[in-house]
Amino acid sequence: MKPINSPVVVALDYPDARAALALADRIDPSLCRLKVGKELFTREGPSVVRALQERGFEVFLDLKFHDIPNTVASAVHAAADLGVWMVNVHASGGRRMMTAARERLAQGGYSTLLIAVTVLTSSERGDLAEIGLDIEPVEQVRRLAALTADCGLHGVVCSAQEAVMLRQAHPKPFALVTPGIRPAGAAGDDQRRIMTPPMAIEAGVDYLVIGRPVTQSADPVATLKDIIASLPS
Ligand SMILES: O=c1ccn([C@@H]2O[C@H](COP(=O)(O)O)[C@@H](O)[C@H]2O)c(=O)[nH]1
Repeated sequence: MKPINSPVVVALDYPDARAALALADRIDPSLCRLKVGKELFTREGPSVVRALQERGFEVFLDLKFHDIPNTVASAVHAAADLGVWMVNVHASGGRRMMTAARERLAQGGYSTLLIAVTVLTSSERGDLAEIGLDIEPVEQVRRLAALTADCGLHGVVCSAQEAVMLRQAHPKPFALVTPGIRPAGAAGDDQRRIMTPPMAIEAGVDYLVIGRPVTQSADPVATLKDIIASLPS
């Protein structure tokens, strides 16, 4: 497998393996990592992850586990057995849940990175208020990132808008993984807390998760290469 220095993670939010692998087959694995999320995994299961790994890609399994501690620990264990590069849970599942997941990976000696989602990048203040959180997203991100770090996980999913604040509180190698990335002028879609790729890197983000701007582009490979070329070195 070639070393991957790229911070880009392409979200393969496709309806089936055929479409996902068609894009994967046009990309050199040194250009990016690939993310398998709920839609593709629910349709295709572990076989699509293995097919991507066989092509040389490191895979982020983005299933955002959120359940009782034993269930989440077992699910994370299953993901690690698949050999994925990264897996995630919801930080709002709490300390005991995150600690159980982290301990299960440590017991097995896995190198899979375990990160936690703070506040979804599609959420804004009004969304939090409706679920009983009378707080700005940035403050909830701050709280949940602190809890995640205290539980010994490898990093968080947040928006790039919170990266400067989080990087001050949590030095590397605590990973900042940011969806909600949009090239200048691109549609925001359902995302609310967004930032352009170069600005996100300048803010201290480690991994840029990019889906529709690439996958729905008329030329996904050219768009991916343009995004990578736009990044500061
Ligand atoms: O807070 C989060 C957590 C995960 N995601 C996932 O990232 C991609 C983003 O796709 P785009 O098409 O670039 O919006 C998608 O798979 C989400 O499930 C997120 O957006 N926000």
